[in-house]
Amino acid sequence: MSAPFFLGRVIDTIYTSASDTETMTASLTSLCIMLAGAFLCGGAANAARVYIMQASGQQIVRNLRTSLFSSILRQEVAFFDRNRTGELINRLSADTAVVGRSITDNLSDGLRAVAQAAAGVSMMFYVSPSLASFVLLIVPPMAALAVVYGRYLRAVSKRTQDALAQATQLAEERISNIRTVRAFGKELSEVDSYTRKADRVLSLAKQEAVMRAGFFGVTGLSGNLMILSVLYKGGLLMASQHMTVGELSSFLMYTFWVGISIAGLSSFYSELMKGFGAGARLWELLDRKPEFPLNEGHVLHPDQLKGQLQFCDVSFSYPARKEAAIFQELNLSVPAGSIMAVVGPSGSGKSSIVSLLLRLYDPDAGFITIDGHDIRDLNPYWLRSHIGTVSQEPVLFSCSIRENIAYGALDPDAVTSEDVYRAARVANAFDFIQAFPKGFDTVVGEKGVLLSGGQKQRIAIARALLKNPKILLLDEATSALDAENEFLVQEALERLMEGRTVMIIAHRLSTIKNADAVAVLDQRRVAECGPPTELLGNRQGQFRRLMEKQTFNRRHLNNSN
Ligand SMILES: Nc1ncnc2c1ncn2[C@@H]1O[C@H](COP(=O)(O)OP(=O)(O)OP(=O)(O)O)[C@@H](O)[C@H]1O
Repeated sequence: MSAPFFLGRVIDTIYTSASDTETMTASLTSLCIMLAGAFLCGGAANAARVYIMQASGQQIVRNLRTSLFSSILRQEVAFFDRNRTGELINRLSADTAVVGRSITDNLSDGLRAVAQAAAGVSMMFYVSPSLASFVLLIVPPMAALAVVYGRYLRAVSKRTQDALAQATQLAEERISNIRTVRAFGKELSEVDSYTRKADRVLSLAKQEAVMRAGFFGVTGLSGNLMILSVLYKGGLLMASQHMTVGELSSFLMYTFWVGISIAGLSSFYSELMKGFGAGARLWELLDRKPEFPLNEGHVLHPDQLKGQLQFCDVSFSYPARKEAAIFQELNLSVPAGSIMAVVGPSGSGKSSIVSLLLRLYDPDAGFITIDGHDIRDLNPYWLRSHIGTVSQEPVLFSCSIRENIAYGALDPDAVTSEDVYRAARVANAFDFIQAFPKGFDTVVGEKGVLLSGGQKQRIAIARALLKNPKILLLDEATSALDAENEFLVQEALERLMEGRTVMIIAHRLSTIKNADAVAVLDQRRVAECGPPTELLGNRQGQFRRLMEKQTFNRRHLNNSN
């Protein structure tokens, strides 16, 4: 910052003491030493600034990402019905990156530009107040232009990030379902769809580029006008002996300096506005309070938990489709330690029963109890820790089989290899896992794609066994497994069900016949409920008719009669 000032002094020293070589050399030497010192301090300060800003900026981005991820995972399930995965991923990666860039790369350069401009302007006033006042007349119109430009850029940036989120959503969905895309031969049309989304991003980026080009053109022009006015007005002041040649040189250098700082400031301002635009959705997500808490409420002592389930006058519709009632005053009671098979036509709400018990959604009216306690009064985290689930299409994570099984435990780190092996043995999974070259360390691929349906189910059963829940919610697979797999899965399920309260969405007559009771869902309520043999005996009953309709069970039905 002091360089132009000293340079001005050097020029004046040479100018005024040109006749006295000795004095000139001494003054020149001391001035140059001071100048070298100033350069050294400037360099060190610059390096420190870059490091501090980069490191703290990256820390901010990391904190932003982890807070956002935590906020997303805490949201209620209905939130994920409305917000698509790809869009959320985009917020987490691209939006945080833009905000991060506006902090890391930009803020340090921006602050430097602000400091340089402020110091430059002060020095201009110090060297020549009248010339400085004249030159800086250009600032107010420039500031007004910057405000208009900033608003526009913020809006465009928000739209760009939204368009990018849509493109990411499409890419994420198609890549994760590549088998379906391939089976339908839709690669080329999917590329076209993605290109259209990418074109939308491009068109917004071009709008931004036009605005940016205009703004930078105007700021560049105004910088040059400043220099021109310094030359003109400064020349006049020098001619009238109100300024020395050294002062004019210093002033000119400060003007250059301020001009460069203003260019830096424009870029800083642009990036900052982009950051604000991209950040708008981030702040919304970060501030969003989930509709129900994750870890608040009443906790029962494990010995108190018997596992009796009751649905009392439950009415329910999904938040995303409020107009379509799924249940209306549904009543159902499952005694502790019994097996209740739930059957019903497709879409009658069998899976919705499971979602309500897990408290993924709350009923609109009525209530659900466990051992007489309304589940809304219980701590959801505690509640879910006592409920095990095995779904039709069990979801495994892209890590080792060992980690997937241990995922069921409340504290996976405390699970020993022996615990995992024991669960795998009971689930009839041990032998096939051991047959893999890497055994329990085999990585199963995204969503477990490297395993067969029966293998995935047995791993999911082992995972549920490790959880050792009091209540078990099972969704029996509709797709037929081969005879051997079928037997192994069935045997594992029977072992898993022992000593627990079980609600099973049943598709096989063998499962239904082994249940203590069957609930038939139809027309938004329980149409029939009772022991399976009793219901099967009633030829006019809903259950009997449903079983007769299900062709895949007809063979069993005939055999059973
Ligand atoms: N998240 C959701 N948002 C809105 N509607 C939903 C949602 N999940 C399910 N539904 C609707 O709720 C109804 C009941 O669905 P559910 O999955 O509980 O039926 P189901 O009896 O298990 O069907 P299936 O036997 O075919 O699996 C269906 O009409 C379905 O379209």
